[in-house]
Amino acid sequence: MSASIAIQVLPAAENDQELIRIVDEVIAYIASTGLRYEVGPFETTIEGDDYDQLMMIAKECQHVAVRAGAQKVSAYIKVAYQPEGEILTIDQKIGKYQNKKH
Ligand SMILES: Cc1ncc(C[n+]2csc(CCO)c2C)c(N)n1
Repeated sequence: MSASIAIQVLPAAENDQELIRIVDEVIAYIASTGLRYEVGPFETTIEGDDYDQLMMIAKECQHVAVRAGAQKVSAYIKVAYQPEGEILTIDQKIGKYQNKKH
């Protein structure tokens, strides 16, 4: 695995219900890419071996949010990229914490 990105899409929305609907559409788009992803309360992390594909997905997320009805959208994007070698994967980073809740 050579790259991962975390993307937090922040669409302008009238209310929480509208925000959830728009973010759900963005997450459905991310799911449709077939790449491994993990949804969190602030952002979704996606990993893959094609850095350019990941950046295109990050770009497309804004279009999806606007098509879903957002008049404007902001986003925070984080990148881990290691062209030679292996980044730490989602599972390596958080697998041990999953299903552990207070
Ligand atoms: C790309 C992306 N993934 C997750 C969130 C965080 N988030 C905000 S509202 C919500 C509920 C959706 O049903 C979630 C998970 C985000 N902002 N952008």
